[in-house]
Amino acid sequence: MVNQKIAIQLLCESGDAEKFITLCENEGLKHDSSSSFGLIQTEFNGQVRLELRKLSDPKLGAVFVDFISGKMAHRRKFGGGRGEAIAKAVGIKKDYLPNVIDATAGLGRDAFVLAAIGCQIKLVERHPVVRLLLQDGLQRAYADQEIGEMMKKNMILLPINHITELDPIANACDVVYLDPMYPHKIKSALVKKEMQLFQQLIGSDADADNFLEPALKLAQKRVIVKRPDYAPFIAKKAPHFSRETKNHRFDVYLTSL
Ligand SMILES: C[S@@+](CC[C@H](N)C(=O)[O-])C[C@H]1O[C@@H](n2cnc3c(N)ncnc32)[C@H](O)[C@@H]1O
Repeated sequence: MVNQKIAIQLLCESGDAEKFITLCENEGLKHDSSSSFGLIQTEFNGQVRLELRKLSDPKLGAVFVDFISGKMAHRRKFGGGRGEAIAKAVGIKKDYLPNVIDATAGLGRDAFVLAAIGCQIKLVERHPVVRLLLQDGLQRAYADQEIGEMMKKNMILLPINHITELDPIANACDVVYLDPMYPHKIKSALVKKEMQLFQQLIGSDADADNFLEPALKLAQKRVIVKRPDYAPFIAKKAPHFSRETKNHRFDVYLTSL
């Protein structure tokens, strides 16, 4: 859990500055003009949105959450849908759409793939900057004419940091999804610039092995762990089976045997 205040430049280029600062402070951020990272409230295409930027390295671009247009919209409209490896890993069938807790929500991209298919997903994210970016993307998506209703029904960010804060009985779900940060191979030129920035801010989730047990307690059917293809099993525990993609594996731990 991130307990201490995170120092970052809080910059407002558009919208209500006071509200923005209060929002950030409530999430545990504090303005630090010497930080090389900035969380910026800005405007894009007539909408106010939050962006993370590395101010000392603008070439890295901005990280923001956009479920309405761009890559996520393209994937929703033209992606594999139920044929996607993640959909198969969580066990989606013709008449079965599991409800899922995404315990390491990040920017919500994997969760969105499942939500667009029709799964109901509760999101948990512990890093305050990431949580703010995600909440911002969700708010804009909720207000969208095309996907708003689906998003309000299927994707909700829980006001907690970690799934251990959830009572396993009251919050039982079919599937818990885990995708902790994993160190990239040194020569990974393929890591996109925006993700490099994300990784520099968050680092790797060195405590990831501890996530498996609470996830297994919560999930009625299965826990899915997304890993790079070169990474060992989480907590050194072999899954019941894995689904492989080009660069990743989805390790599947069944809980209802
Ligand atoms: C690789 S990213 C997830 C990316 C996400 N699957 C997506 O599609 O955007 C991992 C995220 O999990 C978060 N995280 C790591 N450990 C966590 C924990 N124990 N509880 C909540 N969030 C956690 C990190 O802060 C980071 O944002």
